[in-house]
Parts: sequence; structure tokens; C-alpha cells
Amino acid sequence: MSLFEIKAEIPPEAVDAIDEVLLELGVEGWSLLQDVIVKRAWIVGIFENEATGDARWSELLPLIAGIAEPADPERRALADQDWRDSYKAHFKASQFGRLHWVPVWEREKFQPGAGEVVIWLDPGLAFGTGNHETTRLCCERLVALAAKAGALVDDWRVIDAGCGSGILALSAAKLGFRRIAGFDNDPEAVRVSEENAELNGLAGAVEFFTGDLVTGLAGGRQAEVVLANIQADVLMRFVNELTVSVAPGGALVLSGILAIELEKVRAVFAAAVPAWTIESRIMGEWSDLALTRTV
Ligand SMILES: C[S@@+](CC[C@H](N)C(=O)[O-])C[C@H]1O[C@@H](n2cnc3c(N)ncnc32)[C@H](O)[C@@H]1O
Repeated sequence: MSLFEIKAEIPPEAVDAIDEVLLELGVEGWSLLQDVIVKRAWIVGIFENEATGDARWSELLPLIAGIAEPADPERRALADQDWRDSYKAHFKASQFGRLHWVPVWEREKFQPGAGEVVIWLDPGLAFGTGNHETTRLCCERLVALAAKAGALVDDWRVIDAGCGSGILALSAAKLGFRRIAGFDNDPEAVRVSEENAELNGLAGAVEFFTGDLVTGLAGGRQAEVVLANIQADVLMRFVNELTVSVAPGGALVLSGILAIELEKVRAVFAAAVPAWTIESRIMGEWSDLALTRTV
């Protein structure tokens, strides 16, 4: 069956209110997508044909008129997919080393290989599916750091600043780290992280709490591995809090940095901790920055 997609950009701050209206009025067939890093959001519907799509779009507009005036929608035919598979196509299982990040609806059919570990995620709820380059950059660093920790993995502490879905903290737990804290300034993300912890049999394995880069790192909290996948301007503003949270010999992994912002962010951190080693990688239009505290 050939399907038809209507997708329109909306202001990210309108997402919750639109969601509520659709829920209250029982309007089905529309999904809300958000990219919190680039701060953009969309409303998306997939319908059985173009005429139905256009009719549903016309019905939708007055319902959300008081909340947002969406941009003109992108309209396109989708070949041979039902809407459900098309929705799921946004969230694919991914893997690095022995760690897999898998949508929870694939639980029945997904079989990890011997010695491999899986994090099941419900990606509809908060940022962090493993599909986004910024998350992936952090996950790959985490796998390498677990290998570096070796037998010390039990002792090394991990901080996941801006935990979103909890994907990084939960990956750390699956990789053998035992002393893990994750926080987010959005209480909803903390709730989702706890839910995902339970989904993975990791309830209580990570200390999740609501906090920002000041309160979350307060009291001299330090770790051998500090992960922060938050956008560049926030990372630069909290350079002091982030760097003092790294224990001697530890690593600070920063992500959420557009490749075009990399040099600016590198300069800010290099000026703050000139003796530390710094390296970076680029993935698509995104980059990370990995700093190692040498002193
Ligand atoms: C890009 S998501 C990363 C989620 C997850 N750690 C991952 O790697 O996929 C950034 C998260 O940081 C949170 N955040 C943004 N600014 C923050 C701040 N100042 N303090 C704590 N969390 C923050 C957001 O709520 C969001 O959940």
C-alpha cells in the first residue's frame, strides 16, 4: 500500500500543549517529534492517501490555531510501508562493540550474540535512542573507557550529566560500572530514565536525580568518567563545573557539539585545563570532545 506523509515544523515550546489538545479531543494519527539539540519540533501524520492527508491537515489546523501556526507542511508519498513501520523506521537498533541499543518492541525477536549486552529503550519518551550521532559518539567513548578501566571498572565512578532517556548511564551499568549517577534538569527525563532502568532490570543500579550542571555536580561530586551530551553553549557556560567534576586521571566526554562549533568549544576547555589532553571526532554534522585529566 502506498501511504502519504504530512510533516510540518512547529515551535518546540508548543509540543506539550498540542499533545494535550490532541489527547483531549481524541485526535489520532498525528505524532510529535522533537530534536532537543537543535531545538526543533515537527508534527507528523501518515495517511492512506494524499486526499485523506490533506483533509486531516485542514481539520487539524483550527484545533491547534491558538497554540501554534505550523509552517507549510512537507508532503510526500511513502512507498509500500504501513504507518507503524514507517514510525518505527525512525528508531533502529544499533550496536558498538558488545553493546546493543534496541527498541523495546524488538524484544521478542532480538537475539544478542554470546557475550553481548542489550539496552532496551522506549525511545518515544525522551532524547537518547543511540541513533543520534551525539549519543553514539558518547556511547563509543564509554565502551572504550570501560575497556581502559579493565579490572577497575567496579571502582570507577560515572556521571551522566543531562541523562535524557538514561541511555548512557544504563549503558555504563551494562558495561560493568557500578558507581553511576545520572541527572537531568528535566524531571520528565529522570522519570523516563528510571522507567528504562526498570525495563532493563537495572532499577537502583544508577542514582538518577533531577539537577542541573550546578546542583547536579555540587558538593565536590567527582567521577573517573564524566559524560555530558548537552549543547555547546551550555557546555561552554559550565566549563568550570564540568572540569572540576573529573577525578585525577579521569575523562570528560562532551557531545552535542555541532562540528562547526568544535574549535570554539575546544578553545574554551583548553584554556580552562591547559595541561589536559584533548581529542575529538566528527560524525555527520556532530562532534565530540574527549578530555583526559593528566594531573
Ligand atoms: C541531547 S540530550 C542527551 C540525552 C542522553 N544523555 C544522550 O546522550 O542521548 C541532553 C539532555 O540534557 C538535558 N539538559 C539540558 N541542559 C541541562 C542542564 N543545564 N543541566 C542538566 N541537564 C540539562 C536535557 O533535558 C536533555 O535531556
